[in-house]
This record gives sequence, C-alpha cells and structure tokens, in this order.
Amino acid sequence: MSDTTLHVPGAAPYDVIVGHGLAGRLPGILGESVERVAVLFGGDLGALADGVVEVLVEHYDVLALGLPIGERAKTAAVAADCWEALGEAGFTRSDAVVTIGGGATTDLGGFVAATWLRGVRVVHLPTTVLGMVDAAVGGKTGINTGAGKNLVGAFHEPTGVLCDLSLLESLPREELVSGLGEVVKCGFIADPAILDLVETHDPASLTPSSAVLRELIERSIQVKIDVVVGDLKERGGADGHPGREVLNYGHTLAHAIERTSDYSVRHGEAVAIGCVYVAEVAARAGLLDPSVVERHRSAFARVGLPTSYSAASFDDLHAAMKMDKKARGSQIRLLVLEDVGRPRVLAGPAEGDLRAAYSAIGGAA
Ligand SMILES: NC(=O)c1ccc[n+]([C@@H]2O[C@H](COP(=O)([O-])OP(=O)(O)OC[C@H]3O[C@@H](n4cnc5c(N)ncnc54)[C@H](O)[C@@H]3O)[C@@H](O)[C@H]2O)c1
Ligand SMILES: O=C(O)C(=O)C[C@@H](O)[C@H](O)[C@H](O)COP(=O)(O)O
Ligand SMILES: [Zn+2]
Repeated sequence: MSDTTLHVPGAAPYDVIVGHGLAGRLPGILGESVERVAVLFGGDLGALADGVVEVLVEHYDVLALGLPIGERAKTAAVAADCWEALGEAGFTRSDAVVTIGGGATTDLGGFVAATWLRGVRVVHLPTTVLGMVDAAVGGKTGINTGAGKNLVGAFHEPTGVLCDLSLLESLPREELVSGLGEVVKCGFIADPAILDLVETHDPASLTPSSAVLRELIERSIQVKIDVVVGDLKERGGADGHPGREVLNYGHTLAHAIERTSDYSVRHGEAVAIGCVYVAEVAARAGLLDPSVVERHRSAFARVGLPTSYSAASFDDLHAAMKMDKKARGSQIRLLVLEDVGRPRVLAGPAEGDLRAAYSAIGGAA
C-alpha cells in the first residue's frame, strides 16, 4: 500500500506521512542547509534508531543520544543533559533534531529543539500508536515538574512527521492499546466514524499490519490536524468552539491519575478513565445523555482500556486537577461533551458532581 500524506497548513506548513520504511525521506525533509543532526531516541529503542542513523550519516554529522525510557525522559535534568551535548557538538541554528520513540521521547526531544538557540528544526519519527496519532503532531512539547505533568513546555511545530507503521511491530500490545485511548478520544470529540470502526471490528484484529488500525491512525491524525490548524496555541476557537482544548478531553483527571500514581498508569489508559469520568460529570451537570456515558464505557473497554479507578483518594486527585492548564485561578475548567462531536467548556463544575462522578467510576468519594 502506498504512503499517505496528511498536510498541516499554517505559517510553517509540514506533512505527516503514514506508511512503511520512511527513514529515507529524512534528508528531503531536513534539507541541505543542515550539517549536524542530533538523534534523540528512547533508550530501549537502539535497534530502531540504528536504521535511521544509517541513513543520516550518509548526509550529516550525527550525534546519537539515548534517553531514559518512557516518562523518565521528561525532566529538566534530561533536557539539560541534551543541551550540554548539543553545545559540546557545536549545534547551530541551521542544525536539527530528529526524535525516535514514543510520546515521551517526542515531547522531550521537541522541547529540546524548541529551546536550543530558541528553536531549531525537529522531525519526529514516532514509534507508538500514541506518538503517531497525537504526541508527534501539532507542536506541543514539554516536560514534567514535581507539581505536575507537562507544566513546562513550548509550542514548537515539527518540520515533518514520519509515521512508519513497520516500527509498531515490536510495540508491546499494552502500549498499542494505550495509544487507542487517544484514538477513541478523537472518535468522541470529532469523528464518530472512529467509534463505528472500533465498535464493529474485533479488537484483536487491530494489529500493526491491519488496514483498520491504519485507518484509525490516519483518521485520528486528521482530527488532530483539523484542530491545531484552527488554534495552534490553545487560545480558543471561533464561534464558541473550545478550540485546541478539545484535544484535552479526559485529560484533567488523566494527568491527575498519572501524577498521583507516579506515572505508573500509562497515558492512554489514564485518558480512557478520564474520558469516562468527565462524561459522568457532564451527565450530572445535565449536559450529556446517560446513554452516551455508557457508550464511553463500552468503546474504551472494547479495545482493552480501563474505565474505572480507585487507587487514589478524591481529595488527592482534586488537588492535582487544580494544576490542569485549563484551570483559571482557583477554578477548574473541564472540557465536556453535550453529545458525540459537540464539545464545550464547563467552568467551575460543582464539587459534588466531581465527587459523585469519581464514585461512579469506582473511586471512594
Ligand atoms: N505533545 C502532545 O501533544 C502529546 C499528546 C499525547 C501524549 N503526549 C505524551 O506522550 C507520552 C506518552 O507517550 P507513549 O504512550 O508513546 O509512551 P512512551 O513514550 O512512554 O513509550 C511507552 C513505552 O513503549 C516503548 N516503545 C516505544 N516504541 C516502541 C516500539 N516501537 N517497540 C517497542 N517498544 C517501544 C518505550 O520505550 C516505552 O517504554 C506522555 O508523556 C504524554 O503526556 C503528548
Ligand atoms: O495536543 C493537544 O493540545 C492535547 O491536549 C493532546 C493531549 O492528548 C496531550 O496529552 C497533551 O500533551 C496534553 O497537553 P497539556 O497541555 O494538557 O499538557
Ligand atoms: Zn493525551
């Protein structure tokens, strides 16, 4: 099957390419003015990085940097190590960063590229479903702090994104399933065809080589592109649409779960729980029909994702939710749905509704 090119228009347009064996495209995307390329890769993905480095060394001086695995890469200390390495290797504004890994790697690598010399080119090669459909696209980069998830970061759009589906072959099943959390989220916020595909296909058939997984990935990328081209910096959309905040559906509780569990819950799993939770809140606020809440439970559960949570107290999660970037002052703001594809912001939800919704997903309120 041929490659698919999904174009991201804007002031600095770029393409997201989905296909197989895409590393050979890198020199064409990076361009001729680049002399040095830093390859930032997930520390357990050396074999995948080797194939990319082999292509790059034909054209550039390559600095390969293995990062701590997963979320442990998203720290100020790791970013500082990368800055030191770029400095020692003499990276200038005409040089570039290439990331190879999951969303944690593209977030950290994107942040390093955003901050080095106030911004150098970055091309992402996401190696997880979640990285392909979400983290590598749209220019959000960031690291965590003790106070919470992604609290330091920058908007820095990539020069290109290469989603090589062959790289998913080695991805553990639970990581693939985690990525489906963001896919199903896209179904609820904007593309009901995603929900239909999930509801009508055997979840076991969603393998890296399957046509249906590819369609789910491409549809989700298109949802993300459509949102970010309208509101790149999350300032709000037109005509009352929440804009980029729509992509944060389910994330207020999700990030609180990740942080209070010391990142032992995968991001996509936390998003699944967070979406069911916020649907419960919306139902209690009289905004969402209970049948749509049940559709949340069944769609996420069907692909193997959790829909309940009880490992933290409501008070701890509530405190963590106040660090959400959508909050203003001491007021929590939630992205909720009035129906599939009908998002809106609910500012200052009643604390009783927040507690009752936690109880409805299995927690002790
Ligand atoms: N910037 C954004 O817009 C955005 C969007 C969504 C999520 N995120 C961030 O992305 C992160 C989650 O990303 P993730 O789910 O990809 O997790 P991850 O990056 O932590 O990777 C999960 C695990 O899979 C391994 N792995 C990755 N690719 C592999 C492969 N092909 N074969 C074998 N193992 C592989 C990794 O080494 C890691 O151990 C979170 O930090 C989240 O906040 C960012
Ligand atoms: O791209 C966005 O915008 C998103 O909100 C996508 C989310 O899936 C992603 O997890 C993002 O990193 C969350 O951003 P944050 O601003 O809440 O940290
Ligand atoms: Zn997310």
